Amino acid sequence: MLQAINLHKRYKTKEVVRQVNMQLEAGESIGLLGPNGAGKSTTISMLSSLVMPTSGEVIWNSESINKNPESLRKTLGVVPQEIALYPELSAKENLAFFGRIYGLKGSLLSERVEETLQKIGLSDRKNDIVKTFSGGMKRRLNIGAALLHRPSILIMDEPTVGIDPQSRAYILDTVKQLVEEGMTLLYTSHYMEEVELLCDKIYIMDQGEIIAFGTKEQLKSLVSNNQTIELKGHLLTEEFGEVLKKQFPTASVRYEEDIFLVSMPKKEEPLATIFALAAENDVTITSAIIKIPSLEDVFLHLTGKALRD
Ligand SMILES: Nc1ncnc2c1ncn2[C@@H]1O[C@H](COP(=O)(O)OP(=O)(O)OP(=O)(O)O)[C@@H](O)[C@H]1O
Repeated sequence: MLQAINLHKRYKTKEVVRQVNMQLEAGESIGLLGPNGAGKSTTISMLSSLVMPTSGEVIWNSESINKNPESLRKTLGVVPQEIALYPELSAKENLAFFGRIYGLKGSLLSERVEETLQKIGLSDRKNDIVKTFSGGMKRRLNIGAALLHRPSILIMDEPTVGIDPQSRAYILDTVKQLVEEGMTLLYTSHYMEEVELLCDKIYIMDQGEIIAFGTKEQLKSLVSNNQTIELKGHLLTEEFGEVLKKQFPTASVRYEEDIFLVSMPKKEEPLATIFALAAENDVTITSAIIKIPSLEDVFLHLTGKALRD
């Protein structure tokens, strides 16, 4: 129903989106996963007719959106990354403002504002002015602003960035419920666990290009011949990473806070060798766990770098 065909976007000499093909069918929930700067926001801005592609086309119900962007905009709810609210107005007044932009008025507008406040869990704070809200509450209201006209497709650009864990959980629950009620969703994130939770199909994007697409299971099967060993201990340094790479030339090594992750083909049986190399290099390993593949591993496998670099 919504389709991107060979989208490219160039800013001056820099091509920030290249050859993007995507398809979104009614009722599907699609994730667009990629690190910061991958080109996710630019892609969804083109899909929502907010940014013109340098070349390529967006097709909505068999018609190019260039011809009739209004028909698409009426059915889309777009939640931008930046919060766009009036801090001096109450939650209710903010929603009423956005509702009027969508052409709602009178009792229908009041009804939709109440319905939306309920959906985003802010009914009890509806008369408070927004500048008194926490970051998470502002995000919820930002999501509400995109729901007032009851869109059939919701496009969300990293809606949980920079908020506390409790608000994040609340937002994820709300989005999950919307999907269960039949909302078609396009959700961008650099948190693979959010995309895993909410989305049936996932596009992985890096450096302006879609590098993989499939269900979680299909994507994970790309790395099923791989294993990731999670090491904790003392003096697990880059030098030790180099020692491991020398011993296991097919391995890739990365850090996540104090955890050291080594990925390599399953056919290797590396633990005894890793412990021996650790002893030789005065490294103490306190725990070693072989992990089940995640989308993070898929990304590492495809690009050679961590999703959260
Ligand atoms: N208006 C613009 N002019 C010039 N460069 C731009 C513009 N908009 C985006 N870019 C560049 O395009 C690249 C992709 O940006 P985009 O915001 O689409 O990525 P993203 O995956 O959404 O990342 P983030 O999560 O950081 O927003 C970045 O290098 C960015 O600096």
